Amino acid sequence: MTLIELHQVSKTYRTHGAVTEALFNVGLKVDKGDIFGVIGHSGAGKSTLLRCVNLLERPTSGRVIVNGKELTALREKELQQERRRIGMIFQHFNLLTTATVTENIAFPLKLAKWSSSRIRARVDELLELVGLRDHAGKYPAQLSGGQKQRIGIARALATNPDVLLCDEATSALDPQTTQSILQLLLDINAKLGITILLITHEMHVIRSICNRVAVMDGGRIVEEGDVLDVFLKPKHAITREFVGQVSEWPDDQFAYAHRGGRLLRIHFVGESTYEPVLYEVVRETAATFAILQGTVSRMKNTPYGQLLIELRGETADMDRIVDRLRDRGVDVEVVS
Ligand SMILES: Nc1ncnc2c1ncn2[C@@H]1O[C@H](COP(=O)(O)OP(=O)(O)OP(=O)(O)O)[C@@H](O)[C@H]1O
Repeated sequence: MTLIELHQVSKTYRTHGAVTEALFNVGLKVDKGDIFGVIGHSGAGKSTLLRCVNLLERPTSGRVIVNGKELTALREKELQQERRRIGMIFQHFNLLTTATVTENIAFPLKLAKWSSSRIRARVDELLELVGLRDHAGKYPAQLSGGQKQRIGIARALATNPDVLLCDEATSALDPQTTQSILQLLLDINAKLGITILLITHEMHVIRSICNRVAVMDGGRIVEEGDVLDVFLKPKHAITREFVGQVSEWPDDQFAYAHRGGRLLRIHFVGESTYEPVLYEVVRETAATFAILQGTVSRMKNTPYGQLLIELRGETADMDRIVDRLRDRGVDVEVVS
């Protein structure tokens, strides 16, 4: 089921006579339960895109549909109602500095006119969910960046939204804290079934938690797909650059002296990563192989392995090995 749809969304900013076209005819579909990542360089239009989803920024043209409701067609009052079903967290947390953790989390519930007893019960649940029970009475300034983002997450989830929008939510955090916040987002997605749309300029964020990714450049989506597919077969130059950020392959991967064999780049995805597929297939022939490079990593919950090998043997045997590997579902690229 599609939860978020953008149809031909364009956004032009006009400030003091200057015109900036931030989005051009962007189309996007995010399914229920997705963790959908949008990646791009600074100025690509990611923030504008994200803010168009809850109409913090109104598109110049195009339609935005969330949960089957066309937000771009709603009146202000109905829009406010629908916005409660869309939570948002920010890079710099946007907390009320003069309010305690509890008061920050309770804030949207007060706006939604919940009774104080319901608010108390809900805030307790949220404190538990984000692991801040022991800090309820503290002020944001007394907490670390990671803890502040946890307050942001609890506040965003307070009204039980269906969608969580994340605007560079981990960019201000150190690597270890980033991992704990990403893990929390994964847990929330799994436990509450909440759909997450995030923007980032860091490919490791996409690799850690997203199942879908869109790559933006110059106000357009230039590539989109399942994270695994985009990682293993990036098409656009910008995508290849982002994938390169997290590649375990050194740049000089092809700088091996060629000894007359056949160089293969092999990707194993899923359970085949842990199976002796290569050994079994080569053993059926008189050929041998040398491993030149290899890694095993994880993309969200899917293991994947990459190997650079050199096959040595008769041409017919080497052809057969490539065919048999492909038969067994292994992705093989003949490099030379
Ligand atoms: N409120 C605004 N008024 C005028 N121009 C804007 C406004 N917001 C963004 N822009 C311009 O629109 C373009 C896209 O900006 P946007 O912030 O959406 O990109 P981004 O990919 O999120 O970049 P960053 O990661 O640096 O925030 C940029 O050229 C930016 O200068």
